[in-house]
Amino acid sequence: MAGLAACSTGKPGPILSVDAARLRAVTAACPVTGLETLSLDAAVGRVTAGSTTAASALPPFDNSAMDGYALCMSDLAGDGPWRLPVSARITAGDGRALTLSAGSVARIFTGAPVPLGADAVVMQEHVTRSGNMITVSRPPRCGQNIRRRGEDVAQGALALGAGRALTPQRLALLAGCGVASVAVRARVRVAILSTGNELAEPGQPRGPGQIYNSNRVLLRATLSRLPWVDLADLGILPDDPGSIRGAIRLAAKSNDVIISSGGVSAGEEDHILDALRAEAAELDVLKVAIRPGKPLTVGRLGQALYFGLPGNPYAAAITLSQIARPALNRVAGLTEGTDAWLPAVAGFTYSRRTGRREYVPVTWSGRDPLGRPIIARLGQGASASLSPIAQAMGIAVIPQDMDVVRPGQPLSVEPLSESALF
Ligand SMILES: Nc1nc2c(c(=O)[nH]1)N[C@H]1C(S)=C(S)[C@@H](COP(=O)(O)OP(=O)(O)OC[C@H]3O[C@@H](n4cnc5c(N)ncnc54)[C@H](O)[C@@H]3O)O[C@H]1N2
Ligand code: MOO
Repeated sequence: MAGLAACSTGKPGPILSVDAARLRAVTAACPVTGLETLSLDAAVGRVTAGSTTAASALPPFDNSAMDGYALCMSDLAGDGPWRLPVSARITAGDGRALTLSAGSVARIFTGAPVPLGADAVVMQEHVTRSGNMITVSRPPRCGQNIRRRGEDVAQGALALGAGRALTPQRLALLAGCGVASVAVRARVRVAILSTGNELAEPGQPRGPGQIYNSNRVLLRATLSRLPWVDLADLGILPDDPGSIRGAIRLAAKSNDVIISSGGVSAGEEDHILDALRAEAAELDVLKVAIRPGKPLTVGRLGQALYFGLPGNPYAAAITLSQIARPALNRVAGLTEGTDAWLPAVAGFTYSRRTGRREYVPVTWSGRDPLGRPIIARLGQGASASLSPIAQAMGIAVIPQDMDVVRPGQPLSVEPLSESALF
C-alpha cells in the first residue's frame, strides 16, 4: 500500500492537513478489478470500465430541425418573395432515399430525413402555402435547420470515456449512439460497523447510559445512495477487543472497504486502533487537522481499505465526505472529480482557534450582488450535534489558519442538495 510504510507501526505521526490526509487515503485506494457488462437500464450510476465508441453516428442521417420545407438555396436567387411548388412530403421515420426535384420544395417534419439536393429547411412560420405552392417570405441561411449526420458524435468516435459515472444524461448519449450495453466496474463491497457499549438501536429499549445509534443509519443511508456500492452492515460491536478483532478480520476477507465509527481516539476503551494493530494492519492517517473529526484512522487490513471514523456523528459525517469518499471513488474506478464547492460569503462573525480546517453547517436566504449565497452559521460547532447538519443547506469550509470570520468574508460552501455524498 503506497504511502503507508512510514507509519505502519500505527504510532501517531504528525497531524496531517486535510489535503494531505485525503491524498494519502486516495493513494492507498486501488480500483476494483472486476468487470460486468450491463444493459443501459441496469447500469445507471455505475462506473464505466473502458471507453465506448459510437456504434452509430448521432444523428445517424441529415434531418430536419423544424416542421417546414426543405429547399435548395440556389432556387431562392434574386429578390423574394419566392414561389415554389411542393413536390414531396417527408415525415419522421420515412425510409425512402429521396432526391429533391429541381426547382421545388419538400414538405418536411422535425426529425425527417432531408432529401438529397436540399441544403436548408425554411420553418413553416416563414412561408405561406396555397394549394401546392408555397411563398417564402423570409429565406433561411444555407444549412439552416438541418441537423447534420454525426454533428453530435461521429460514427466510431469516443462517446464516453472510462472512469465515468453513468448519469441519466450519459446513458441517453450512449443510447443515441446505438450502444445497448456497457462494461462497468464491479461494485465496491463496503462493510460498515458501529462500535460502542453505549449504543442502542432506535426502536429497541435503551438502557441507562445508552444513546441511540445515529451513525449506522447515516453511513447506511449515505452509502446506499451510491449505485456502485454493495453494502454489508455488520451492526453494532461492543467495546470488546476480541469481538472487534474477529469482526474486522472476517470483514477484510470479503470486502474492498471497511468503515467503522467510534473507538479511534485516545482512551483505553477506544479499541479500533488496538484491534487493527493486533491484526497487523498497515496504518497511515491517524490524526487530521480537521474540525470536526481529528481522530481518524486510515489504513489497510489485508486487501481491504480501512476507515475508522470518529464516533461523534457530525465528525463521522465530515470525515466520511472529506476523506473517505474521495478514496471510495477511486476504489470504484471513478476518474473524474466530484468537486461541488461554490463561492459564498459569510453573514456571521466567528472567532476561532486556528490549526484545523473547519467544516461548518450553514444556511442561506439571500445572495450578494455577485450572486453568492450569504451564509448563516448553524449550531455551535459541537461534533456530537445533529440538528445543525439536519437543518443545513450546505457545509462551509473555514481555512485552517483563519482566526476570525467576519461578515463579507468569502468562503467555499458545498450545497448539500448537490453534494455527491450527503
Ligand atoms: N482524551 C481525548 N479524548 C477525546 C479526543 C482526544 O483527542 N483526546 N478526541 C475527541 C474527539 S475530537 C472526538 S471526535 C471523539 C472521537 O472519539 P472516538 O472516535 O474514539 O469515538 P467514541 O469515543 O467511541 O465516541 C465519541 C462520541 O460519539 C458517540 N458515538 C459513538 N458512536 C456513535 C453512534 N454510532 N451514534 C451516535 N453517537 C455515537 C459516543 O457515545 C461518544 O459520545 O473523541 C473525543 N475524545
Ligand atoms: O473530531 Mo472531534 O469531532 O474534533 O470533536
